[in-house]
Amino acid sequence: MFTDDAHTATLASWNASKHHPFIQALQAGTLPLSTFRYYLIQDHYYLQAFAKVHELAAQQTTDAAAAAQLRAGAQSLEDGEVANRQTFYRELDITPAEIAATPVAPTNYAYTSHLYRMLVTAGTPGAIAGLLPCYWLYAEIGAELARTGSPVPIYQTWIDTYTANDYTDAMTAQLALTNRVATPENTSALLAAFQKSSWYECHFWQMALDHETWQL
Ligand SMILES: Cc1ncc(C[n+]2csc(CCO)c2C)c(N)n1
Repeated sequence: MFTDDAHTATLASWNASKHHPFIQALQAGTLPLSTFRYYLIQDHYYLQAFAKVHELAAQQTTDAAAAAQLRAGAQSLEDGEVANRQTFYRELDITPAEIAATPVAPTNYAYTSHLYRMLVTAGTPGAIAGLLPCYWLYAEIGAELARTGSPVPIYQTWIDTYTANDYTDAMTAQLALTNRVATPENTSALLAAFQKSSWYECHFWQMALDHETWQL
């Protein structure tokens, strides 16, 4: 099955994400709030691009069931993560003005550009494979973090987002969709899309720790 092979091929970068200093600090409760704020503001941009790629992929495909699933994925994002984020923004005093005034960071720009690129070069199946690590890796990270939890309530709420049933249902549906659109002809393109997204996921944590900017 495509997703088994993809999981095996990305074990090293998934482990690097799971044990990334950002994740360790979030769990220990030592992650500076300024770093979490940075992550949330950048992730706002990411989530918008993520929803947009779902919508474009749904428009591009002639596979009605895939389009419906992509639109359901975008909806579950709105109902879950995006709704949760409003609470975070309020608690950390992140305003729409601050979000609008913050430039997208290089790694975030590259990751989201990769997702759009997959749509252009590998079609809807390529985009679906590129989007999958986002659902799946966060579910695995959430499940690991949930075992001990975080002493900081806002970090615990973040963890809870990725263990909620609605979220894991969306992830399971996305896994099934990816396997459905994978064919012997597109497997290597889909695997490359999945691997690059996995690499970017790991670098997204580092981007937040570094408060990465375009400054040279
Ligand atoms: C860089 C980055 N990667 C993955 C996620 C997690 N995520 C984003 S959309 C979505 C699907 C349904 O909510 C999931 C799990 C994130 N927030 N930021």
